Parts: sequence; structure tokens; C-alpha cells
Amino acid sequence: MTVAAQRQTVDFQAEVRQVLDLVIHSLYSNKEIFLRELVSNASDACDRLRFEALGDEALYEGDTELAIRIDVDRKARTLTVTDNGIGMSREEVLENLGTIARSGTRRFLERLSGDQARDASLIGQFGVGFYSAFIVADKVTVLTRRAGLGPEHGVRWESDGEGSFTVENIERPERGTQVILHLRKGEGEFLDPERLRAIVRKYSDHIAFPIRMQAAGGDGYETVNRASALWRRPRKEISEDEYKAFYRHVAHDFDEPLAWVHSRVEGRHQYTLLLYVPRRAPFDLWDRQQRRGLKLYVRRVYITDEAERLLPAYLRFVRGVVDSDDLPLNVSREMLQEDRRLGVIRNAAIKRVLDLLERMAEKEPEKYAQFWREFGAVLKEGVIEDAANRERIAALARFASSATEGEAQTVSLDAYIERMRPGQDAIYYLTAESLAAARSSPHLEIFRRRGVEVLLLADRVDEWFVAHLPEYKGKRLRNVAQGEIDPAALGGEEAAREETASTGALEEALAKRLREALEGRVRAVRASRRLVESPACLVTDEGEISVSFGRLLKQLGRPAPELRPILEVNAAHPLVERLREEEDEGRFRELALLLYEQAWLAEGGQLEDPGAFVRRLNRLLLER
Ligand SMILES: Nc1ncnc2c1ncn2[C@@H]1O[C@H](COP(=O)(O)OP(=O)(O)OP(=O)(O)O)[C@@H](O)[C@H]1O
Repeated sequence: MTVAAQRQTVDFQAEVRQVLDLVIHSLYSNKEIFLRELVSNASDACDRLRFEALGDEALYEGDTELAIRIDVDRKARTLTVTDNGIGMSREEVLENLGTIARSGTRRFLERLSGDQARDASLIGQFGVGFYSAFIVADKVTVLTRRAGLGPEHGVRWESDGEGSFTVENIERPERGTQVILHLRKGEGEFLDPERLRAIVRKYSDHIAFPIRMQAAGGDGYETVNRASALWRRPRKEISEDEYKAFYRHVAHDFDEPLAWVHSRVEGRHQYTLLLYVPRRAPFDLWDRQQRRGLKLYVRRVYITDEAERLLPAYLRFVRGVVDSDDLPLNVSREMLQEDRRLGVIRNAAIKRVLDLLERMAEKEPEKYAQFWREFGAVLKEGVIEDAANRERIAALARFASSATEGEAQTVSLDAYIERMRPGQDAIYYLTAESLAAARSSPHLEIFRRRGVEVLLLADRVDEWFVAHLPEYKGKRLRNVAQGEIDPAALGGEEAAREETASTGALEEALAKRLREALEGRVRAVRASRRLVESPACLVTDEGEISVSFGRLLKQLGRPAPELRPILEVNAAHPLVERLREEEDEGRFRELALLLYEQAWLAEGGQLEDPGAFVRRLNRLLLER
């Protein structure tokens, strides 16, 4: 016996044990889905064989009729799912059925709470696949052989799902995989062929390969699913439930999709798109490399789920299928990178998704709000990434605003424009690290007083979003923390009449003293016309980056220009009055620093030397 053929007992990777435990306990109430998962894997295995056989016909070993079989053995209390797909080598078995290789798995597991209902839906997003067999089985045996390897390369894997599994080589003439579930006590219902047929029809009718079961009469097998590629069927013949069931298969998601679009494009290039928007963000949404949402088929033959060019990164949450009539079947990765037809499909896919979202935003605002909560921050990347669709994506964006309350991002740029004051010529926004910091920022004071709305931007991507969107529908976007704000130009009926609180003049002498006291910290000191209650704030010029953007870049460790902001002071503020009267230079300097530091704090910044600030504050508090 060779070493490779030896029986080997292997511990599950710690993550697998955790996932197993979770699957068994939190998915029990929906246990029948194990069959869907196994059939889904079998179907993927057939897809992969068909793809690999495009380059090497011999892999079929004379058997080109790909199918999935479900058998029961009442005496032995086993349920078996068999496919003649790609199969696995010993190495692949060890890799696939003993570890979880997905990046971010540990982080995902850390998020679990122990609350079963919540965890069940989280694990659904994660996708459990094969391990769901242990919901109903107390022992699972897998017999498999990779297509193209000799019969002596068969592999037997077995586990009770507790802490370890065994692998050994076996003789296996048939290629493909057989999964045998030894059903737990009390799970006898899964030995009932009628029950199994019903489950297959409910969850797996759309599987493109035939799923066969022993005929009721006992002679031979019959196909129990429809066994045609769902996306190739006419739209009006497909029910909502069928679309949903198919989504679960392509997206590996337990949840229903939020929306979908299905279209067949005829013309110079012919192709079919079936694109879904999930209901919830997957756990690895922030991994921009994670781009395996779309499966590419050529004339119903699965090619790859790694065609990055099919979708831009900002639509990486989209799931579904693209089936081209025109691409060559033996298309390689490299060709996919270059083929112009893929670019055409990509543009069509973008357009369909944006159409879908626009329709949703208009007709089903609540659904759109749900979409935005989950994926808004990703979609906003589109303004940066996709110049051709910039305005459309900007129109889909939603923001928190000074005119709304709470965390929700509900205000569109169009809604903002509609509410603009007579005479107001710009769309005003403020970026900050958090919504709370934005809401209490001194920069908002004059806008509040005038009743002019300001969009409050606190997502990380927002700084880049506004940097790439200088204007929208002819209206300039302006950061309220940059440049000079002229209250008279803000609009509003009162603009002309009302006296601004902070129009008091800042004498050159005082400005000079402040500049000297804050040497190296600020570039200039000037009177502010944007403050009402606060004594001071920090601004930068338009065209420069904002103070908050500079801070964010620093946090991210990105190169950022050294910021020397301008200190704007509210010349009418009592604290400034005190500065004016302060004759002691030492004390003046302390007060000036305090003014600067509180301006920095008020907009959510962190001080370079918080200890010095506290000591300074206490000294001044104790002074009589
Ligand atoms: N019937 C099968 N034939 C060949 N390989 C299989 C089969 N079933 C599982 N595998 C292999 O085992 C791997 C792990 O399967 P599993 O179902 O746990 O996860 P998955 O299908 O990759 O993703 P998900 O967890 O989202 O379902 C698969 O990616 C595949 O490589």
C-alpha cells in the first residue's frame, strides 16, 4: 500500500468546527435545504466538468450525459446524491471538505452572537453548502474520483461531523462524486421519495442538469426537475418563485433577492442577462477583490465566475448569470480580458442594473431605502469609477441632511435642488467623520439660521465622491467648510434683510496677534461670516482638500498635503472680545491656542497634544 492510499484521520480546521456547530443548530428549523445545497454542488461539479472538457474531450471518459441522481436505501437509512461531474482528487477532498478557504472567515465568525435566529441568517449569507448535510445526518460518506485520473485514484471521505474526518484511497471506476448521508434518528422523512421529489421541485427545479430518481413503479429512473437553463426561458413563463429559487443557487444566499432583471439582447451580439440585487450585503462586501458574483456561460455552458471585467467594482454586490451566444466556447482567461464583446456585455449589465435601481427608487422607495442601507456606500464608488455613468449614479445617491433627522440617508440631490432657496446657487454639503460630528459642526451655523439645507456626508467614500462630482445638473457642489461663505449669496428671503450675527470686523491688530500666537498652526486668520454661536472654526480654500479629508487621508496612511488651515473667528463673540482686551501676552497666547484647539475639536478632529489642551483649559478655569 502506498503512503497516499493510507487511511488518514484529520482534524477539521477550527473554523469548520465552528461553522458545523452553527449550521446544525441554527439551520435545523429549515433542515430540508441540505438537499438543495448538495444538488447545487453537484450541478456546479457538472458545470466544471463540461468547461474543462472543452479543452480535453477525454475527461468525459465516453460518458457525456451529465446528470444528478438521488437514491434512498430504507434499510440502511441512507440518502445518496450522486453526480458524474468533475469529482475530486485526494488533495482536493482534503482542501474542500476539511477547511474553509474563504478570506474573512474568521472575521465573519467573530460577528456571530449566539442568538440563533440572527446567526441563522448570517450563516445563510456566508453559505454553508456541503456542511449542511450534517443537519440531518450523523455520518456522511463521500466517494469521489476526479475526471481524468485512473480508477485507483478514487477517494473515500467520512465523518460524523464532530471534530475530525478520515480519508483513504479507494478503487472507483465511476468519475464524479457520491455523497451518502446516514440519516439521524427521527429524520426518516428524507427516505420518502415523494417528500424528496417535492423538495427537489421546490428548490432545484431550475437546475440545468437532470435530477433523476427511481421511478415510482420501480423500473428505471425518471427526471424530476425541469432541467433546462432557467435564464434561457421566456420571461413570462418563469414564476417569481422560480426566479427566487434560482437566485439562491447562483448567489449561494439563503435569503430572497431584493430585485432582479432578466433580458435577452438580440442584435449584433446576442446574449442573455439575469441579474439580481441581494437583500443583504454579504460579509465580504468590503473586499473589492471579491468579484465572483456573475457567472459567465457561453451557449448554456458554464465558463467562469472569475470574469472580472463583466462588472465594475462598484456593482460587486450584483449576482446572476450572463450567457453569450457569440463568444467562442474555448475562450480563455486572457481572451476574456481583451474580447470586445465582453465590454459590450459589461456596459449592458451596468445599464440594466442602473435602470433597475432607478425604477425601484421611483416606484418602490421603501425597497430602495433598504437597498441603499445595504449597498449605498458601494454604489457611491461608481461616481469615482465610472465617469460615463456619473450623473446617473449621483442621482441614485442618498444622503443624510441638516433638514432630516437620524442616521438614515434619504435625501437625493434632486430632492435637494427642489428645496433650494430662491437665489441659492450651490448644493452645500459638509463632510465629517461621523454624522454626530457633522450635525454639531460650527460650519452649519449660518446655514441653519438661513434655513439653507446642507447635506451631511460621513461615509468614508464621500470625500472621494464629492471630489469627483464638482457639479450636478448645472449646480455646483460646495463644501461649507471651504472657501469664503457670503451669507448674502446663500439665498432665502431673509438673506437681504437680516443682519448676520458675525459681521463684526476683525481689526488687523488683533488678527496679527492671533496669527503670531498660532504661528505654524494656521495659515491665516480672518473674520468669519459663517458663524453664529461658535467663536471660531477652521476652513481651507476651495481647490484645496478639506480639513476632514486631510484627516481621513492621514488615518488611512495615505500621502496627504500638510494642511495649514485658515482660522475664521466670530468677531462679535464674547471670547474674541476678551482676546481683544487681553494685555498679557502669555495669557493671550493661551486663549488663542484654546480658540484654535476648540475649533479643531468642534468639527470632530483630534488634538495632537490633548494633555496640553487640558492643562491649558484648567489653568484658565482656575484663574480669578
Ligand atoms: N459534488 C461535488 N463535486 C465536486 N466537488 C465538490 C462537490 N461538492 C463539493 N465540492 C467541492 O467542495 C467545495 C466546498 O463545498 P461547499 O458546498 O462547502 O462550498 P461552496 O459550494 O464552495 O460554497 P457555498 O458554501 O457558498 O455553498 C466546493 O467549492 C467544491 O470544490
